[in-house]
Amino acid sequence: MIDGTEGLRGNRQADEALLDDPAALAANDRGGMLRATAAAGPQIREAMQLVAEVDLTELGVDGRPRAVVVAGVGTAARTGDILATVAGPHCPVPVVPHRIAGVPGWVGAADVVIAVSASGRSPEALAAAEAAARRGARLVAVGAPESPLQSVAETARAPFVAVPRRAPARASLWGLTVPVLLAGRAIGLVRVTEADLVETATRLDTEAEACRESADSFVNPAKELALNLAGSVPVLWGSAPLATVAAGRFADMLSSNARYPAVTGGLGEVGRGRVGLLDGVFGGLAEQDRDIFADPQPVSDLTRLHLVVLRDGGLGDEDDAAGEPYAVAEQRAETVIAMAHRRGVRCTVLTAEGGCALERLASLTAVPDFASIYLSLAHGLDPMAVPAVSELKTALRP
Ligand SMILES: O=P(O)(O)OC[C@H]1O[C@@H](O)[C@@H](O)[C@@H](O)[C@@H]1O
Repeated sequence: MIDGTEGLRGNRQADEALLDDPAALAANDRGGMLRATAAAGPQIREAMQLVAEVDLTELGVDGRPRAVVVAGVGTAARTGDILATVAGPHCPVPVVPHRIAGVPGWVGAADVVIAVSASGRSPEALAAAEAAARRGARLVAVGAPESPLQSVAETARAPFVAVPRRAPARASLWGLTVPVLLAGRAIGLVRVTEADLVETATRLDTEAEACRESADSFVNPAKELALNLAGSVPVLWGSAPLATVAAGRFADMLSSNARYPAVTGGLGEVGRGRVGLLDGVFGGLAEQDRDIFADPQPVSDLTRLHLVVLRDGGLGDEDDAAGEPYAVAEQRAETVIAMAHRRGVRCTVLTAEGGCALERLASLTAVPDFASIYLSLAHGLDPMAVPAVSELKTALRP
């Protein structure tokens, strides 16, 4: 008898019928994760307004900082990865995502700390904001209104962007990301325009429409991806830095929403080791008996990999002075996809679209976000409630 079985509901096998049955979708998605995820575009527009009400200019008044620390955990921390990646290899100062309580030992008056917490309550973000204030670092905080994080920011006389909490943190990525990026802009790290944000919001609206629950599996890219991943071990590899951030985000969503394991990474690094998975017991060895031209579906019930390559070919305006050229990354992606095909390992390719880094990121996160929810729902799980997270929090409560 396993104790703590609250989360052990749902079906071992994914059931496609559950995805095209409105009553089943409503019954399993009790908390409304699909609805919350479809609000990504509106979150961006709302966050733009919220930031406009806060004076961030003081972040830049003392000139360029020595470093920027983005402190928080989970989705809040992912905003630091996004800032670092959108700032790109030409960024004049280090952007350091920090996922544990407090701030790194070297942080002092020359640095900026951006403390992020959707609830405004995570001990990690709170400890970071307090430490930043103590050490005289420039601080900005992002999180729920009327929260402990707001109190810490106010006590420190630091700007606070109050992002209303309407969904779990992981469904609030865009509402948290916009203030972090605009804080980065105030410091002179990123060139994000209002038009970039508006276009990103429009992209997210369009993707949400395509992934809506009333669109059946054969026309819905997220339901299709969910069903492709069902029963497999997802392997999520990004071709370039922005795509690798999207791969990490996808892994977060698969584990919390669908409770699936995932292997994730950037192809540059993966190519030196993890690419070996393609040859292993869950890779080519599991596919040996499959005629890859005749059998779109697995012929046996062996657990197998499903490779998802997230590709970003860049905007074509980068010079080669910093970072890896996109042409090299693209060639590596082509080669790995061909290697997967030769081994019979099933592979899905998602390709970034859009005219700015942020929109390209959105184009790589939107369908995967929905797919993770549909995968959960196909197994009869509630994507919103993650009992293991609650159980752990309860067990560790002082
Ligand atoms: O953003 P806050 O509220 O600090 O939460 C940080 C993280 O907490 C965890 O327990 C989960 O709920 C994550 O989804 C979340 O991103």
